[in-house]
Parts: sequence; C-alpha cells; structure tokens
Amino acid sequence: MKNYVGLIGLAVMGQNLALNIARKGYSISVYNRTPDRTKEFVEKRVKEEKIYPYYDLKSFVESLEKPRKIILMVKAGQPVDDMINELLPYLEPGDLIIDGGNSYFKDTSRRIRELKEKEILYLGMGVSGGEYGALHGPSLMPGGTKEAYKLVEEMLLKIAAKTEDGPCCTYVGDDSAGHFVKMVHNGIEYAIMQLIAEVYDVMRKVLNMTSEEIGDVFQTWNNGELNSFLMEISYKIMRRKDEETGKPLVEVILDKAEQKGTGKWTSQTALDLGIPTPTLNMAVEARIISHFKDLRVNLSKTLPVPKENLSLNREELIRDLEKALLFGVFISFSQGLWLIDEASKTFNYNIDLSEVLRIWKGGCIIRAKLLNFLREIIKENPQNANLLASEKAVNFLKDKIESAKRISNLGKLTGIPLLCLNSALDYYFALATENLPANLIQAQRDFFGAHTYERIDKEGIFHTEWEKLE
Ligand SMILES: NC(=O)C1=CN([C@@H]2O[C@H](COP(=O)(O)OP(=O)(O)OC[C@H]3O[C@@H](n4cnc5c(N)ncnc54)[C@H](OP(=O)(O)O)[C@@H]3O)[C@@H](O)[C@H]2O)C=CC1
Ligand SMILES: O=C(CO)[C@H](O)[C@H](O)COP(=O)(O)O
Repeated sequence: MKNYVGLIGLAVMGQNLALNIARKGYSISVYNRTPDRTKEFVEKRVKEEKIYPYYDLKSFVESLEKPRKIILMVKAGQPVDDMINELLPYLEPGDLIIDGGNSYFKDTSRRIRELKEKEILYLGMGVSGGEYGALHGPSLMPGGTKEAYKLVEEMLLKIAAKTEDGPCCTYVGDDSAGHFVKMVHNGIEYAIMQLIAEVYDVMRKVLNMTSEEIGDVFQTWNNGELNSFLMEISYKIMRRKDEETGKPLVEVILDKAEQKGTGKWTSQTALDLGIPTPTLNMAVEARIISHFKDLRVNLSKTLPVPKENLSLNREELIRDLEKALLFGVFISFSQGLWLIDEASKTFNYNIDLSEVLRIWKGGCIIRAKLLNFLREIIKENPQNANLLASEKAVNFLKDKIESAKRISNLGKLTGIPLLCLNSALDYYFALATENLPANLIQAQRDFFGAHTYERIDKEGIFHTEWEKLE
C-alpha cells in the first residue's frame, strides 16, 4: 500500500501539518534532512496516526502513490531549491511539489517555470496559523496551475480551518499568487503587531498601567470590534509571569524585534509596483530601529526629547487608543489589499480579493472580526480595491480619525514613537488631499535636471530655463 501524500521538513510547521493531515484520514510519509528529528517526532508525537517515517529520499518517494504529492515545509530560500534538486531524480512527469514555506514569490515563479520544463507540477502555498494552526486548521493560500491545485484540493479543504463561510482555503490564483498573498499577509501582520505594540507603549508610559492592567484592556477590546487573533494573544502575553523573576514575562523580554524577510519583501515589492504601503513599511522600520539597542541606550542619554506633563482622563484615553488602533488596522489592511490587487493585474494572478479575505477569517495570524466588514466593502465594489473609496469606509473611519489624531498628538507631546499610527494617519491625509506639494518637487526636478513638468491649466510637457547657463 502506498501513502497518499509526503511531507519533507519536520520542524514546528511540518510536524503539526503532518499530524493534521493524518488526523483527517490521509496516510502520509515523512522525511527530514536530519534523521534524529524524524525519529524524535515519530517517538514523541505520533500515536495512532498513519504517519510513516523515511530516512532516505528514494524510499520516501517510492512510498507514495502516483502522481506523487510532496509538501515541502523547509526553511525558505536555498533549502527549497536544494530539496527540489535532491527529489528530481526520483520524480516522474505529473508528480506535484507543494512548497508550504514562506518562499519569496519570485523564487516560486522561477521554480514553477523550471519544473514545468520537466513536467513536474508545482504549487506555492502560503500557510498561516503558526504551529497551532498547522495542527488544528491553518489558513491555506495555494497558487499555481488549476491542474496542480485540483490534485490536492480535497485534502487542503479538509485540513484547513473552518468558518461559517467555509474552509479557509481557496485556489488563490496562477503562478506565484499564493506566495504573494502570504507575503502581503505577513506585511499586514507586521503592521498590526506594531500598532498593538504602540498602544501598549502609550498605556505603560503615559498611563503608567501595569502589564496585567493592559492585559485586561486588551481582553475587553478583544470582545469588541478589535476581536482578532493578535489581540487575543496580546492579552494572554500581558498576563504571563516569568517563572524566574515572578515579573510579567513581557517586561523581561529584550526590545529587539527579529524578522525573517516577508515584511521587508512586501515593502520592497510595493515600492517596485508603485503602490503606497507606508504603514506596512513603518512596521519593518520599527523592527530595524529596535535592533539598534546599544545605540538607543546611548542616545537616550544625550538626545533631548521634550516631554510634557499632562493630566489625562484614563478612560477617555483608553477609548481613544481603541479607536486609533482600529483606524490603524483598517488602514493596514487597505494598503495590503491594494498591493495584492495591483500585483494581480501586473502578474496576471487573477486574484479574488473577497476570497482572500474569506480565507483569512480563520486559522491565520491576521484573522479578525474586521475582515467581515472589509469583505462587505470589496463585494460592494469589486472593481475598486482601494477600500478608502467606499462610503462604508468613510463612515467607519469618521469617528476614529479624531481619536487617532489625539493619540498621534499625545505621542508627540510625550516623546513616544508611533511610527505605524502616524504613518496611517498621514497616508489617510495624503490620499484625502487634493493639492499635494508635489508641484514643488516637480519644479525642483526641472530646475536641477531639466526633467520637465505638466501644468494644471493646459495639456503638454513643459520645461523652464530656471537660471541662465553660462
Ligand atoms: N514557524 C511559523 O510560525 C511559520 C513558518 N512558516 C514557514 O514554514 C516553513 C517551515 O517553518 P518552520 O517549521 O518554522 O521551520 P524553519 O523555517 O525553522 O526550517 C527548519 C526546517 O527546514 C529544514 N532545512 C533547513 N535547511 C535545509 C536544507 N538545506 N535542506 C533540507 N532541509 C532543510 C530543517 O531540517 P533540519 O532539521 O535538517 O535542520 C527543518 O526541517 C518556513 O518556510 C517558514 O518560513 C510559515 C508559517 C508560519
Ligand atoms: O509566517 C509566519 C506567520 O504568518 C511566520 O511566523 C513568520 O516567521 C513571521 O515572520 P517574522 O519571523 O519575520 O516575524
């Protein structure tokens, strides 16, 4: 008897995804580069499940029914190419490789191209939900050919998270569409995490709230419009005590945020495609700035930061923070969706944004109650991916903008950096501005480089001789 599917890479994600697949009734062969990890997995975590370990790639591939379906859950980058190259001698035309890691979408396009020549099918599949999601139901974002997707559709729908709107898996689109959407998902994830961190900073520094008190506020918010996975884990984090010191664990964690690349790729891609995503970009910048801990410690002793003593109403401020956070989260999603839509047109992905929002509703890290509302907006006007153009968005943001402004001003008065919130506000103001000062930019460009400009009062391209050249 051959096994239905194979999975390579038994770290956090691979182990849990393999268990999830097996628990849905599929027999699965597993392989990991380091054999000890495979042994440990099978000994410690596999019980009744039809999970079969292999210690060499040839017998792993031979254990699979044809056409073979092999999921890669290995480190993104070169390891994916290495594994594909090691697998190729054992594969036949019609076999399918599914890359479930956080691969860069351009790598995925290249791999699809290269493997097509060998008649090997390939899906680039974003997986979101961390280890819990992988085990109990992640959000799955597969992209590639329909033919490849059809081979595994039934299994993917079974292992994905479920919501009232169906399984959190859909055929996202052609080529690297799946990995593109997962990349932007992560860009939005970075922004929401940073926005939550910023309101946390205000609460602890301006209101002198304890971590436990902040946890209580976060929990209350999680019962309302801000209901989301990231809000939920944040209140749980606030309450966790460090076993060694008895202090809230969050208070003994060093303030240097790491990153593996997906947020940075989102910003780089947005710049390449010419779509503004300042809030997502600022979340990346915030992580980069956080990394300069020693420099910050030194500069904090020398750089003057004027701070005002303010008498504030705690309840009012907390209400403002909640609304400001909602404002920032909405803006972050709207920037990400616009980027996905532009990529869909540029790369012919054919992505249905409403479906993307649907499959983000469950299992994934950015799942949030707000997604229902965003879907309503997109469904109302599928041709316009810019959420801010909808009347619903105008009404939603109307009562949040003042709160966001007050929090932003408070940040200035107290010297608290609010990179994401401020950028969300400025993005909103910029898009709501008929006359930006870009006329001066054009004049400057024309002055020093004869780059020309357009005029507001007549058609054409113009150049001025700003100074006589001798
Ligand atoms: N952790 C998370 O929350 C999430 C992770 N992802 C993505 O899923 C993928 C797997 O993530 P995660 O489980 O965290 O594991 P890691 O990203 O830490 O990768 C570890 C796995 O990759 C294997 N590996 C590394 N280099 C090679 C190589 N050159 N050849 C073969 N195998 C190699 C390791 O094998 P060995 O044991 O031999 O070292 C191990 O199985 C990554 O792309 C990640 O970005 C996606 C969503 C969430
Ligand atoms: O994809 C994920 C969640 O959706 C992974 O957890 C990823 O590692 C998060 O990105 P980073 O490590 O850069 O914070």
